[in-house]
Amino acid sequence: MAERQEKTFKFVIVGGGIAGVTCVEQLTSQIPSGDVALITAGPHIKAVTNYKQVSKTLEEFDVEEKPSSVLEEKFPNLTVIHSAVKSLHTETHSVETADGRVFGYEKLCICSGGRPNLLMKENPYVLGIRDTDSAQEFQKRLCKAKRIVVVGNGGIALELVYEVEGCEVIWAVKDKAIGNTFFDAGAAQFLIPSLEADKPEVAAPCKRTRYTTEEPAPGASQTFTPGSALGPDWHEGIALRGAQSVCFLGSWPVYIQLTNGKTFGCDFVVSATGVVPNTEPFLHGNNFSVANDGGLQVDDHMMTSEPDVYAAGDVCTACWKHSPLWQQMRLWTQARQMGWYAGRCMAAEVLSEPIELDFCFELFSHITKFFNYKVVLLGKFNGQGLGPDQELLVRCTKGQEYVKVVVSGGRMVGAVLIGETDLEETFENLILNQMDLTPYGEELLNPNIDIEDYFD
Ligand SMILES: Cc1cc2nc3c(=O)[nH]c(=O)nc-3n(C[C@H](O)[C@H](O)[C@H](O)COP(=O)(O)OP(=O)(O)OC[C@H]3O[C@@H](n4cnc5c(N)ncnc54)[C@H](O)[C@@H]3O)c2cc1C
Ligand SMILES: NC(=O)C1=CN([C@@H]2O[C@H](COP(=O)(O)OP(=O)(O)OC[C@H]3O[C@@H](n4cnc5c(N)ncnc54)[C@H](OP(=O)(O)O)[C@@H]3O)[C@@H](O)[C@H]2O)C=CC1
Repeated sequence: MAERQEKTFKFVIVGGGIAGVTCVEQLTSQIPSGDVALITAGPHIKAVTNYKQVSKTLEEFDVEEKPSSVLEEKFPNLTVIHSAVKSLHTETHSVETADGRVFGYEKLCICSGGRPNLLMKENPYVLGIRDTDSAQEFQKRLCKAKRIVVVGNGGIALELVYEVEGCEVIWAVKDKAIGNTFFDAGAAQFLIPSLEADKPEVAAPCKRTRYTTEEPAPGASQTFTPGSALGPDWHEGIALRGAQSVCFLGSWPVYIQLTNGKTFGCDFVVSATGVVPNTEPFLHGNNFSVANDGGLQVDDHMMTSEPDVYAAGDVCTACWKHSPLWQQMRLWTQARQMGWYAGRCMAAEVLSEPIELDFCFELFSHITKFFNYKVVLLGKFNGQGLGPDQELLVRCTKGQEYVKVVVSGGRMVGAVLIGETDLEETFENLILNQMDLTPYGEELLNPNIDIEDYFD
């Protein structure tokens, strides 16, 4: 192995997604003299643009796919290697790439993301959506499709059932309400009418969404070559339009049987059933501690259980003692924050500087858009882990806004804000300062009170 080693880098980062690229940016700016290698399987890298800190913890940004030369031009101490890592040898501190090259590292950060947790492996009629290639494949098949079945009830399913036009969409949901990873039943109820309504800009010409409420049948997967995950507004650049006319008789390319006993024929099935961390090439021959969700366990310095190996983004599982108001979700924002913090930790270690867990891990916060509504999630927005010790305050104006506050022991611990509520900053402050809100009771959500003045 040692003879074949081309070069030893001070830092090697694996993965050109948002976690890896942010880590590289952080490292190269903190230690401009240290040589850094970014090894990535895909031809492009993902870069954060138009970054905006909305409040103390809320952030918004766009994500652009760029050629890696953009990074190399910006950081002269960076070398980008386009090949997948095939194996990792933590004892010799080296990685081997698919094209047979071997590189040494002093510190390594694994940012290899995740892949779709496909329901039915190796079934050509079952698609997952993860990266540009899989989104293009989806679009290609959709334009010929008359009916698709979407399985799953998280972020991707929510986006698809709203965005797809000109094709019948059967949405197989095992829960009682839609969007279980983001919403409770109340918020789901608020959003449902948007599915039936015409979209604001272009009216959906032929959208028929049917709901089922049982689990899907087990089955088969699409082969996966890893590229960076898509992100905010991934569907905006591509037409998600089907073949329009529906043929109710005749045969379908594939049939899916659900646990409610119903069978549906369709052109293909989208398995929007979560992600599995991309750990395979790194595990063999090493001693990583792996979490129950399959992620590489990392501590509060983003270190795995192997010496000098860090991990960030979708591939890792945060195993430090979390702040009572934070939880990990495999999101764009957390990939950026973890990549940035991992870079800082690696630099701090080399420079022998102390470093504390970053403030962004104090409070969970996420801004996104579903069904064309702005959605802000804060803290324990669904009362995660609180048990019966929680009280919910809800304010809802149909078609306009849905505001839910989770209160525990008189303190605000979470919130869901749908629509242009303008409450995010005030609520974030109330959650962070853990003020006793008992005296305010339900007045907290009284629309006739300007809550900002109230707490000034
Ligand atoms: C359709 C879709 C929509 C989404 N929408 C949102 C959203 O609106 N908001 C949000 O917050 N999040 C969203 N997400 C989630 C978000 O995209 C991910 O959480 C985030 O991209 C994870 O970043 P990452 O850098 O950890 O991994 P990835 O972006 O998956 O990047 C992993 C990188 O590692 C490389 N790689 C993998 N294996 C190897 C290997 N063996 N050797 C070398 N390189 C390797 C890949 O090529 C890739 O460059 C969405 C995800 C999807 C799929
Ligand atoms: N706007 C945003 O913020 C967006 C974020 N994303 C992120 O991208 C990633 C991928 O999205 P997605 O695939 O939707 O993942 P999610 O984790 O959001 O949702 C997965 C869904 O699939 C369900 N599921 C899991 N296994 C099965 C099964 N065997 N049968 C039926 N249902 C199942 C889950 O239910 P259960 O929870 O009960 O297991 C859950 O409803 C996620 O990390 C997501 O957060 C994606 C799109 C938009």
